[in-house]
Amino acid sequence: MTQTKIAVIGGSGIYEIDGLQNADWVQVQTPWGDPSDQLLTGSLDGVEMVFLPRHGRGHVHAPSDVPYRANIDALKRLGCTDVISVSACGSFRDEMAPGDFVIVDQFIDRTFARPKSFFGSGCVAHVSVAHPTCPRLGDACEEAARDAGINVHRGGTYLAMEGPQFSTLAESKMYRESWGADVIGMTNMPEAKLAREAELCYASVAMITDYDSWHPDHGEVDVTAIIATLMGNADKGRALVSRLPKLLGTDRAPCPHGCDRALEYAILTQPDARDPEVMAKLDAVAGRVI
Ligand SMILES: CSC[C@H]1O[C@H](OP(=O)(O)O)[C@H](O)[C@@H]1O
Ligand SMILES: Nc1ncnc2[nH]cnc12
Repeated sequence: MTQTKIAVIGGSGIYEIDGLQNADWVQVQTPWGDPSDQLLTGSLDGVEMVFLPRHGRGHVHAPSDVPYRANIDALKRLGCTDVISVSACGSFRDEMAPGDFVIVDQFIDRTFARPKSFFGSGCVAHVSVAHPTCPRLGDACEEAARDAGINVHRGGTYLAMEGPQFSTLAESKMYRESWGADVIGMTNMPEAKLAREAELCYASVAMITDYDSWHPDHGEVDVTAIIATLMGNADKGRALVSRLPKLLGTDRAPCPHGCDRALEYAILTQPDARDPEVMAKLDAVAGRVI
C-alpha cells in the first residue's frame, strides 16, 4: 500500500482550488525547466492534494508552450500517485452539450510542436499508450461528477490539436465524421503520454464549452461564448474535485491496470550504454526502475 496523493491539473478557467487544509504554494525545480506555476499543496478529507494551473495563474502559457514535461516531473517529484486533468473542450456530438462533462478514455494526438517524451537518445524507452487513461481513476471521476449533479458522459475520444487557432470547418467535420472524435482541445497531449511514462494514473475530465464549428445550429466556435460557459463549468469542476479524496481514500492499492508499472520492461537501452546526463534527468519519473 502507498499513500494516495492526488494531483489536479486545472485548465482554462481553473487557476486555483479552495478548501485545502495547510494550503501552500510551492516552487518545484525540475530537470525539464520550470513548471507552469508554483504548485498548491495541502490536504482534503485527510488525503494529500497538489494543484497545478496548466496555463499558470493569469493564463500566461499558450497550449503549445505549456511546459508539459516539467509539470509531470514536478507532480511525480512531489510524490503524486494520480493525476486528474480538468480541461475546457469543444464537442463533436449533439448529446455532449455545453455544460456537460466527458470522462475521456482515448486520444488522437494531432500536436506537432511540443516535446513528447522524457526519453530519447541515451535512454530509449517505449511505453504502451493503447489505453492512455486509468479506468480506476475514471470511475472515481464519474462517481464524483454524478454526486455533484453534473451531466457526465463516460468514455469519449479527445482530439488534441496544436492550436492556438480553433479548427477550420473542414477539419471540424473531418474529426467528427471520419475520425470519430467526440471532443477537441489543445492540451491533453502530450500530457497523458508523459503521465504514463512517469507511471502516474491519469484521467481526463473534459468540460464542454462549445460545439466547435461543425454544428449547423450553433455557428462557429467563439471565445466569448466559451468564456461564458467556462465560468459555470469551473464551479462544477471544483465540485467534482472536492469529492475525489473521499472516493480515492488515503491508502492506495497498486493500479489494477498497471499504470504505476508502465516502465517495467520499457527501457531498451542497456544499463552500460545509458548516458549518465540523460539518466540524471530521469531521477524522478523513472526512479523506480533505474
Ligand atoms: C479557452 S478556449 C481554448 C483553450 O482552452 C483549453 O485549455 P485547457 O485544455 O487547458 O482547459 C483548450 O485546450 C485551449 O488551450
Ligand atoms: N472548440 C475547441 N477547440 C479546441 N480547443 C477548445 N477548447 C474549448 N473549446 C475548444
